[in-house]
Amino acid sequence: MSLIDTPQSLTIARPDDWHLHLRDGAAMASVLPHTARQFARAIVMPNLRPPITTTAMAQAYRERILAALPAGMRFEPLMTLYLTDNTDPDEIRRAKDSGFVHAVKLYPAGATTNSDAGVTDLARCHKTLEVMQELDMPFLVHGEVTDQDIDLFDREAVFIERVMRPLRKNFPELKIVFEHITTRDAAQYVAEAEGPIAATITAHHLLYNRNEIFKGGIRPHYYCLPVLKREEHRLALVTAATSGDERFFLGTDSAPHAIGAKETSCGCAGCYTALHAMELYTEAFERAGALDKLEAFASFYGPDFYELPRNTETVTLKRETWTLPETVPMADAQLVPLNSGEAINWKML
Ligand SMILES: NC(=O)N[C@@H](CC(=O)O)C(=O)O
Ligand SMILES: [Zn+2]
Ligand SMILES: [Zn+2]
Repeated sequence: MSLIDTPQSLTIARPDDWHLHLRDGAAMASVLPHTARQFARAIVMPNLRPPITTTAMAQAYRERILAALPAGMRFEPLMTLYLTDNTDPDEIRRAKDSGFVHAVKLYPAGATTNSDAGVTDLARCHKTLEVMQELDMPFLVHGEVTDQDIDLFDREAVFIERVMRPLRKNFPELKIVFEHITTRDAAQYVAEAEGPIAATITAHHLLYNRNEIFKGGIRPHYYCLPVLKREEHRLALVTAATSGDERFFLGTDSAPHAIGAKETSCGCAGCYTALHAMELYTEAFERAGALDKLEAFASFYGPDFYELPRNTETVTLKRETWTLPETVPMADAQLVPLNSGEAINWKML
């Protein structure tokens, strides 16, 4: 094999994470340096308790993040608002004027972690969505129906028919990000859709299918929402991510939960990848023979969609085997990163 086939290092423009959970308080202070080491900016999810529903709350949260950033690290949190049935259209205007709120997030009520205050029916949000469309405020969508009669593995595909198509018909100019897509259905829908729509893809959905959750026993650290799907869906996501289509870009959905909240009889959904996200994406792109497509996916298409400047600094990933820690501290507890205790083949310098 030639050196060109197996590069020993890879230098790309500094990437950003377009879907991230930072939590708050001491937990946030523990996980923030991991992301700030890997990424220049991140779209910070608003699903706190209570959720970030106003520009004033987003401003205070942003200040807490910046205050927790270790000296010498540079990182820009891009804030989001959590849409509720009652979000005032004027709140969208305040958010737009702030300059630091970059999107509004849809959590269908009951779909995922801290979504109880989410939207029960998008029909209640028409005036607010109209203002978002008018002001070019991106709408980030957790795309799963919550109907318990729908099989868990079908909830994303059903969402496309029941929610996404009508939403885009009613608001054809609304900028939408279909977050953390997990199915061929979603990848195809986004690739073929007309108008301003994109999708984020996590590293874990590029690397694993649903077998991973049940390998030799139940493995809660591979449980996230939307849940990992069949191999055919993973392959479709890899094809989308490595296609060079600017509608698909990086969003880790790194979602820290303390070990006790994961390893229990009813564990929380979420995979923690902030520690080694770029290493995982590099591995996924290398396996697909598409290392040359990584930079645009990780560093160009996201800022282009959000109409933000691309980063001018670079980062280097080296081919080097290292072992992930079993746990990392989070506040006064521990957190188990995805792939804990396993060797990985790339290392971000
Ligand atoms: N992805 C997850 O499994 N969990 C996320 C919520 C989310 O993004 O749906 C979390 O906040 O823990
Ligand atoms: Zn989600
Ligand atoms: Zn998420």
